[in-house]
Amino acid sequence: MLETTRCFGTAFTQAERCKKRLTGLIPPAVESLDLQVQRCLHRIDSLKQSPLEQYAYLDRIRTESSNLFYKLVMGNLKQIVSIIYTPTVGLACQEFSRIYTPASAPGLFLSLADQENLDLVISNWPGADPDICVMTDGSRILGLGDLGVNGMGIPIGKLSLYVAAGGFNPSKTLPITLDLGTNNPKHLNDPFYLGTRSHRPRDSQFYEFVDAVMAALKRRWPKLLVQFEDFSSEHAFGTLERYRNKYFMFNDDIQGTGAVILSGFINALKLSGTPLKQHRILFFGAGSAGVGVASQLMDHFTHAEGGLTKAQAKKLFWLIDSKGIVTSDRSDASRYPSHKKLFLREDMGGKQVGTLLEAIEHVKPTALIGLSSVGGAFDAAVLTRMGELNQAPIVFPLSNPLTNAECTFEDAVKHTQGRVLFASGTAFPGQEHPVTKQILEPGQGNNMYIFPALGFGASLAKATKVTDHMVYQCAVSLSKQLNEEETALGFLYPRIERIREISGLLARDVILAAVEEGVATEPFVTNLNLLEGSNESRQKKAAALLQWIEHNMYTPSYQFKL
Ligand SMILES: NC(=O)C1=CN([C@@H]2O[C@H](COP(=O)(O)OP(=O)(O)OC[C@H]3O[C@@H](n4cnc5c(N)ncnc54)[C@H](OP(=O)(O)O)[C@@H]3O)[C@@H](O)[C@H]2O)C=CC1
Ligand SMILES: CC(=O)C(=O)O
Ligand SMILES: [Mg+2]
Repeated sequence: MLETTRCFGTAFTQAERCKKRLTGLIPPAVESLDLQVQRCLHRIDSLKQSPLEQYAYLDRIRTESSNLFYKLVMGNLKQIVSIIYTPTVGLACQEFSRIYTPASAPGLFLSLADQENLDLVISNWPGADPDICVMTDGSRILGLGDLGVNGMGIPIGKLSLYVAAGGFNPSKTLPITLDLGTNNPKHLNDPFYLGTRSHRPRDSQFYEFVDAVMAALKRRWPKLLVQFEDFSSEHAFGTLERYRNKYFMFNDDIQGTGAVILSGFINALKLSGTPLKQHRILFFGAGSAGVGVASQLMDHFTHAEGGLTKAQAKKLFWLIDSKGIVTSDRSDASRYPSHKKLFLREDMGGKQVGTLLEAIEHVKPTALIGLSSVGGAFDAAVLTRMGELNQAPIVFPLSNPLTNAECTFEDAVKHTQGRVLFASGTAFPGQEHPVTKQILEPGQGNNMYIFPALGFGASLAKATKVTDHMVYQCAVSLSKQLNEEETALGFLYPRIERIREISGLLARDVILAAVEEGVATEPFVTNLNLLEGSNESRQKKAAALLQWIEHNMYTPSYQFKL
């Protein structure tokens, strides 16, 4: 992101102030970064009645001083993530056109009208050459629908996590929003809306434009990793298939979400005590995230560790969309988009199952995964039935932000008498176990555990592409990162506070996978010959790789040259 040209931070020593001609422009006290962080926390606390004010305050700190911002985020991850990311970022996106100030130059807006001049517009970017960009077209922002250019808050929030959790240098990150209009009348009629006031184009025009953007980005920055985020589901799948072998890119909602849920699911499987073959997994939501997760689970089940054939594995999945279970003989089956066809049930004998409760009765699921954006869909009856059917029901209400989560942790604990194996997209507070009175901590099944490390590892390795194997190894690696305490407490994911330490290990495994696939080109990595030699020597090389990764991670500090 843009480095501030003039920063009036109080960490400058008297000598630095003299040298930079800042004397008199900054209050006299010389303060450590830690003390400045304490001031920020105090301010954030005083704004607790207004999450949007908290967001705006943090956004100002981010644009004014990256060092202070990232010191604050990294030292207080759990608290700050809930403001700069889900849930508050959802509100910030909805209000983006109303809280925008000219001082914030958030990133690049590429409009359809600029299609012929993309090289010029991209060259206007005043920051350093980026290593990573997050790009959205605002068409499906979290579970909030089509927000048009107001979706810019998402690339900004994700990139903050690429820095804080992954280790990218903040000056090498670039948020991009494609301004392709919006089909949301609320924004089209809002006098403050900051995007082009037109409806979204037809598919052919969409792909022509995105093709032009991808080509122009590659011309300008050949090594740039482009993360696609929050595109409507057909375009999410369409762009992934179109670009995955041509450009250095991945789709976070399909692949990142698939990986993070696979990881939590691997740990939930162990805790459930039920053998894999006896699981029945019901997805509530069959969009980019639902099908992305189902595909990643399917790959794992048919992998050596899962040991199932494709046909056996497919039988474990049922997907529900807005019209019921996705079957081969539903009246609209001929119009299914291709991603839904991957998980068609062919054994329903024409039976139409509409409601979630009916589906639960039909499937008798061991696991219920919510990626529908329908807040509260897992109601008391659904949760109670999951508890009756299973000793340890797996319930993952993964939709974001909080208002769209399919259920709360409180309800999941209450209606299953504390037996639930739970993960949600947005964090919920801990709950007391109804019998033992122990405080139960919910898991956070959010792709933020994956994308920072996947991106950092892929970018450091200068991979030519992001392969499925790299994504899969990232997921498996995350599943192995629980420490003793977390394992004893039955966690599905490590504590979020450990994310930076874990990201280093995940990035190492992503790079190893890139080497296995022959797509890593960074000389330091290729010269290590990571796959050669005895076990002991390979372990030593992997340790050297980890050290190199950690050395390359950005950490906030003041460094002035006098
Ligand atoms: N935790 C995490 O890390 C992540 C969470 N998410 C969250 O997942 C949610 C979905 O994202 P995504 O898959 O990209 O969105 P999509 O719009 O692609 O998919 C939504 C799916 O939910 C279905 N649906 C909508 N309403 C209902 C209903 N009343 N009953 C049953 N199914 C319904 C839709 O059906 P139909 O196909 O018929 O329209 C569609 O299949 C979002 O809230 C997003 O925030 C996404 C990525 C990561
Ligand atoms: C987390 C995320 O990517 C989403 O909700 O879309
Ligand atoms: Mg997303």
